[in-house]
Amino acid sequence: MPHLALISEGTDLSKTVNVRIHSECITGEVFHSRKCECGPQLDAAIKFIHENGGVIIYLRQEGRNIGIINKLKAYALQEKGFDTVQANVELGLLPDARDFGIAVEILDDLGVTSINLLTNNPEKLRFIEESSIELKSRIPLIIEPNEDDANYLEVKKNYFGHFFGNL
Ligand SMILES: Nc1nc2c(ncn2[C@@H]2O[C@H](COP(=O)(O)OP(=O)(O)OP(=O)(O)O)[C@@H](O)[C@H]2O)c(=O)[nH]1
Ligand SMILES: [Zn+2]
Repeated sequence: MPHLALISEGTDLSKTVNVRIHSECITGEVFHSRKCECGPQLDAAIKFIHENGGVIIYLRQEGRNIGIINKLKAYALQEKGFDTVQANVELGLLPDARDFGIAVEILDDLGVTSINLLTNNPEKLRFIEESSIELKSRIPLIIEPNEDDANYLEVKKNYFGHFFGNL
């Protein structure tokens, strides 16, 4: 499936650009599942970029790139007590199968050379830092946990090392 780049009107791509690299989550974004915070994060990113200019790169990497069917299988395991990482591993899959290199290619293609990245994910920062694109700053994208996604967010923090403050 094709990846998409949404450019806010008036954005000067030759200056430092606000960028959100967002992976597809049909359960969260379309059906408003409360198991993750992807929907509210995308909404917050759209609001920020609408107000401040920038680009949303929407990567078709559903379920951290294991696909919707495997994600639903992982969800079934999570109902039995596996956490979000253990469920992927139980299915013989990587905890996170994404490659953010494609986002770097898209930015290169757009002629973007310097960005502020909206994320809490250190892996996304690593990809930019190892590329030719300058990472000017990280803009946190914190969504308050609810009772259904608290565990998912806990695993993000403890296993994937996501930032949950402004640091
Ligand atoms: N395999 C799997 N994927 C999940 C689960 N919950 C959410 N996801 C996927 O996780 C991805 C989250 O993507 P993003 O919001 O772009 O990124 P992030 O890694 O959360 O990092 P941020 O930039 O801080 O938001 C989406 O592709 C979701 O479909 C889960 O329980 N299992
Ligand atoms: Zn989600």
